[in-house]
Amino acid sequence: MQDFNTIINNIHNNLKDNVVKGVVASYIPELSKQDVNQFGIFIQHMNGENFSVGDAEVPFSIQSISKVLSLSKAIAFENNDIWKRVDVEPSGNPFNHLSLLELENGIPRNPLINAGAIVIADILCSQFKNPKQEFLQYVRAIANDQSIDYNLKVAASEKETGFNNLAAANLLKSFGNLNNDVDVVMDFYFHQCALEMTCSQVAKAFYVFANKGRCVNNKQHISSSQAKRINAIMLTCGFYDESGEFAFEVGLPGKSGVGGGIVALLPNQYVITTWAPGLNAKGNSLIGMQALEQFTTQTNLSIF
Ligand SMILES: NC(=O)CC[C@H](N)C(=O)O
Repeated sequence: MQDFNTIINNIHNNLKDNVVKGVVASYIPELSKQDVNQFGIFIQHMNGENFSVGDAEVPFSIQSISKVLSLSKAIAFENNDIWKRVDVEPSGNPFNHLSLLELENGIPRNPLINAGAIVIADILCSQFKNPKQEFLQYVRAIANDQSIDYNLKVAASEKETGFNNLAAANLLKSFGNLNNDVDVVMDFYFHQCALEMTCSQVAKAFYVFANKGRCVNNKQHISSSQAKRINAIMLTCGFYDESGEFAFEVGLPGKSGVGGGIVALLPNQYVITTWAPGLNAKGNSLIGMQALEQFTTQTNLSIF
């Protein structure tokens, strides 16, 4: 077993004083308050060990990382039916891009861009009686942590300025690809994105995808084939128009969020989360991507 502690400590040390750290998201006003110098890394190994450095226990806004968790619950409910409403192709476009949605008759390219995640949110609004509560319970269960919660200020902040997402939802509705009211679906979507978790909680939640659908408590939440498909979607679509670059540099299925978090995993081996709020031009954590590139290069532990 390699010395993960030394490796991540060295990476953290090398990158923490980088002068170029990227820019914190400001289109959600509450996120612009984040300190660009925060930086944490956490690894949950499947042999039970874990490794941590820096701000790995500081809660952050997981934003689009939540799209994988909502997707897994929608797949558990509806299995293959969801692919009638959302595709599985990389979009090659930014996460909030709209024109492709119109060209392609209201079928989003994949569930990890905003329009696709809004369709998934609609599925959960139909399946759950109390979507916000029951989704939170699901996330707490797979992460084995009852302390996880929504940050209501972030949810309200995104709602106030979420014009682009409302446009996506209205476009979906106009194409008949949204069954619930736009307001109901968007209220749920803004809350799911406003889940606040630490690097260690995110790594524990994503263990289910590295472990063939069984969570840290060994409970089966999705089938092994469903976990395999979710990993394929993360690999091809998890970083929007930087998904190719992430596969090229890091070589793991993963997902980013505009709160600056990134989670990535090597099936049957480990889950790694980084958090550094400064983003690059594509909306992915600048330091987080560099840290993960260095980690898989130094350990030679990627899927390729
Ligand atoms: N890339 C992201 O993390 C985007 C999520 C954000 N809540 C949005 O919908 O715009």
